Formats: sequence, structure tokens, C-alpha cells
Amino acid sequence: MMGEANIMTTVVNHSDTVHVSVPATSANLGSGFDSVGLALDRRDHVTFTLGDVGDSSVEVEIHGEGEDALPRDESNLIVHTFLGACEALGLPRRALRMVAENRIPQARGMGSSAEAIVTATAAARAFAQDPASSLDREYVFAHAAEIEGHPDNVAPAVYGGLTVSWHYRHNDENLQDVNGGAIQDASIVEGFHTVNYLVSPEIAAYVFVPDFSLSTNKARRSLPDTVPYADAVFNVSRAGLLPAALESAGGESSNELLFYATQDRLHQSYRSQLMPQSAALMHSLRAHGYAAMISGAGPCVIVLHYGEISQELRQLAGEQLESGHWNLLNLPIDSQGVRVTRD
Ligand SMILES: Nc1ncnc2c1ncn2[C@@H]1O[C@H](COP(=O)(O)OP(=O)(O)OP(=O)(O)O)[C@@H](O)[C@H]1O
Ligand SMILES: N[C@@H](CCO)C(=O)O
Repeated sequence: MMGEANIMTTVVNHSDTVHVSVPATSANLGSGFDSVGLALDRRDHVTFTLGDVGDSSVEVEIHGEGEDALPRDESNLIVHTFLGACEALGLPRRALRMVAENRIPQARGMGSSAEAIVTATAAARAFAQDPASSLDREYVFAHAAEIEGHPDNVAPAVYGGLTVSWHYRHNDENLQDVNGGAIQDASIVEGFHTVNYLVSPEIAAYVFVPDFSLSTNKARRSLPDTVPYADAVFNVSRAGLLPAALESAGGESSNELLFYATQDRLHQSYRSQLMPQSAALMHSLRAHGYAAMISGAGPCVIVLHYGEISQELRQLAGEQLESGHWNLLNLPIDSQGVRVTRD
């Protein structure tokens, strides 16, 4: 017998409010320029509420980092990215109210722009999919990396932990089979890719955050077009060590491996004139055997270490910390990446 339930139309109530939280990230880790990234346990939380269809008003409330500087209109990176993503996903324009609670310092090398782009992309994707299904992280990673232009911050912001990412194009290599035809294989896909590695829970990040900023665009303009072959080989040998250095079980030799793995000749020296205080702090910490590096494009300095070293670092960087221009954050590694909930 056909019951009433069988003839009722199913109505899916798409929620009007989505909450997104995304961790800070540190890109490069010395040797892994534009490829390696690590998620840090410090998050921005953003709530998106959609109103009437056809109403294109935008209301933005910002608390914490950037509350005095970030725009509150469509030029805000999160708003701009969110509206573009909604349009690309075929969602109708609706009134938007966005409330941000920011804890990630901006333009410091802690992945704030990737956080903003991942937040916006994840929110749009959540509004477009069935509320019961889990977040489509592959979609968020692919689209956010495309917008950011390089995947090293976006991947850990989406997946958590340590990530090694790359971009693939069919014409990267001149691939031909023996009969002269181009190789076709459905499993080899153009676009951004990433591999997620476990990080030992005993490793902590210590981030020295200065009170001055540096935009990534400016830092990228200081890089040369080409690098010496020997420097490329130098970085390849160190970057290959990073997953092992961060995964391993700890102990004295692990900190030694972290030190070697984080050596770099591709970017930090070229940028040091833009942030001489950061370069000096990094060199002085490395002179004491610590795996210190510029976080992302700088000017933060990050130290990775097995075991607690807050006191040692406070002593070594006493001058900087006492100057009042630097703050030291002790952050565990984040293993979750982007989190999305709906009311
Ligand atoms: N929460 C946010 N809301 C809106 N815009 C943001 C937010 N966070 C960052 N931005 C935008 O991104 C800019 C900073 O991006 P930039 O790439 O220069 O630094 P970063 O991402 O913090 O550092 P890095 O890429 O080296 O880790 C800010 O000046 C602002 O325009
Ligand atoms: N790999 C990037 C990270 C900052 O977005 C750079 O160093 O320029």
C-alpha cells in the first residue's frame, strides 16, 4: 500500500548560517619553498548568515586581529572571495552578514590570506551542499589554492598537519608514448595536489611575532628569476627530510634532523633586507642549534622543536622580547584543518 510518506515531496532545509574556523599556517619551513606547510593551533572563527534573495547588502563585524584596518565592504578578502565562490557555485545573491573573530596576525607569515580564502570558499561550498554531508575538502583545497596562487598555506589550512603540495600540468613534461602519441591517463589530473603527513605530538612550534608587517607580494618581488643549480640541489636534499623530521618519534637526533631539514638557500637570504631583525633573530637561534626559520614570507620567525623550550628561547631572545616589539607564541600543531558547522 502506498503510504502518505511516499507521495510527499522531500524538502531539504538549507541552513542560513554557517560557522567556519581555520587554523594559522606556516609555509616553506625553510627548505620547502612554495610547497611545504604546517597547520598551527591558533584559529580565526567566522560566521556567515544569509538573508533575503536579491538583497545584495553586506554587513561585516570584525573583532581581534585587523579590526582597525580590514575593510568592511565587498573589498574585504573574505567577502569578495565568498561572493565570487557563491556565484561560481550557482547560488543566488542574498544579503550577507559576516562576523569575524580573528586571532591570526595578518601579513606576518602565519597564513592569514590563505585562512581568509579557505574560510570564504568553505562557507560558500557548505551553503551549496546538502547540510547532512561532510565538507568537501578536495573542492575547498583546489579552489582556494587556485585563488591564492600557491598551495603551501592553503593545504594545511584545509587538511591540518604537515602538507607537501604541488601543481601539475600535462605540459610540465614532454610526455609521449613509444608510438608518438601523447600519454592519456585519467589518474593523472591537472591542478593542485597535496599529501598530508602525520606530525609527532611532541613537536611544538614557537612563533616570534613582530609588531611590523610585510606583505607577501612585496616579499615575492625580492626573489630572483633564477637560482644557482647548487642551491636548488641543496634545498631538494633538505626538503626531502622534512616529513621524516616532523614524523619521527623524538629524541636528541630528531632535533638535529629538524635543524638540517629546515636549511634554505632559495628565499630567506634574498628577503633578509626586507626584515633584517627577523633574519638576525633566525640566525642567532640557529647558531644555538635550534630549527629556526622565517615563517612563510615573514616577518615572523618560527622554531620547531621536540620538547618544551619556552624558557631557553625567552633567554636567547631576551633583547627582542624586552624591546616590546616582539611576542612569543607557543603553539601546538593543528591536526584538523578547516572546521565547518551549520545552525
Ligand atoms: N581575516 C582576514 N579577513 C580579511 N582579509 C584578510 C584576513 N586575513 C588576511 N587578509 C588579507 O590578506 C592580507 C595579508 O596577506 P599576505 O599574503 O600579505 O600575508 P599572510 O597571508 O599573513 O602571510 P604569509 O602568506 O606569508 O603566511 C591582509 O593585508 C588582508 O588584506
Ligand atoms: N611560499 C610563500 C608563502 C607565503 O604566502 C612565500 O614564501 O612567498
